[in-house]
Amino acid sequence: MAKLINGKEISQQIKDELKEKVSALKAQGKNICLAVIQVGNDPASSVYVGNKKKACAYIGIESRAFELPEETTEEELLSIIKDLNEDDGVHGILVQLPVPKHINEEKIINAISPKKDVDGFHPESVGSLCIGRPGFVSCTPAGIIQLLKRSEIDIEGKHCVVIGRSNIVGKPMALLMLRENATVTICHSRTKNLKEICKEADILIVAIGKPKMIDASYVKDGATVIDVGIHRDANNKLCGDVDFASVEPVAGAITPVPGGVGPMTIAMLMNNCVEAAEREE
Ligand SMILES: Nc1nc(=O)c2c([nH]1)NC[C@@H]1CN(c3ccc(C(=O)N[C@@H](CCC(=O)O)C(=O)O)cc3)C=[N+]21
Ligand SMILES: [Mg+2]
Repeated sequence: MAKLINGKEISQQIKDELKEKVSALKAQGKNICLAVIQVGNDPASSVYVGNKKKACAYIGIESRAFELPEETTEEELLSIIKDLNEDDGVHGILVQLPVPKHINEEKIINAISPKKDVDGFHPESVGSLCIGRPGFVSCTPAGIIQLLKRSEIDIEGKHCVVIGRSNIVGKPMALLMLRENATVTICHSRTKNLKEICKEADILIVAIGKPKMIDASYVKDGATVIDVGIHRDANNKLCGDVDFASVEPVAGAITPVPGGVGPMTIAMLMNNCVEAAEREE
């Protein structure tokens, strides 16, 4: 029986800590503002964006919402970002991904000022993480570090296997685990012997994007398993990349979906907004 790593509870803790910080900042006359931009109305994006706005309201951060039509041009979006970069009243800028196909995602990410890059997606933010300088860290990997630390799971010296090498999750995750002195292996779609490598992990972080792909046969007895995936199964129920029912009996600790990594992503976004405002001086 694995210990359940409760992301909902831990994210609530973090939001309560931030709420106190924000009221202290307010008492000094400082109001924090996050600009949230959604282009089009993909239903999953609307859920996530809605959760972000709710978290802002709870903590006391102002959210300035931009709900732009699907047909918005790249130039229009870039022009809004430019205005927000120059607006001293705005501390963080978030463009919900994915953007429609006619808009170049990379151009959008590059346009956001690194000072306001609360997603941590800008090349300067990623570079800073890589060389150990201060900068914003991508929210999902940062949230996973908090999950581990606040669940008192040791990282130092452990073998951490990350499955997935995306710029927003896999790569920054590996860098963060390295910073915490883990021994890190990154696996991906071309990895040979995936199962054998996963079986050696003390901490297995799964971000492959395939529903319930990782079952008990990939997991060492007592390992910690972190599930980054989020999908809907045949019964329209949320599930992750990990087959929870299969893995839970062998793992030492495991995150559920929902209520695991997802809420932590939002808590860390809030954390980055507060940091952006604090760093301003
Ligand atoms: N610029 C940008 N920044 C992001 O951080 C970003 C993004 N684009 N695009 C999409 C991904 C995905 N993401 C999630 C946020 C919250 C939950 C979340 O709250 N999950 C809940 C369940 C939500 C539900 O009911 O569907 C949970 O796991 O318990 C999930 C996924 C942020 N992302
Ligand atoms: Mg994020």
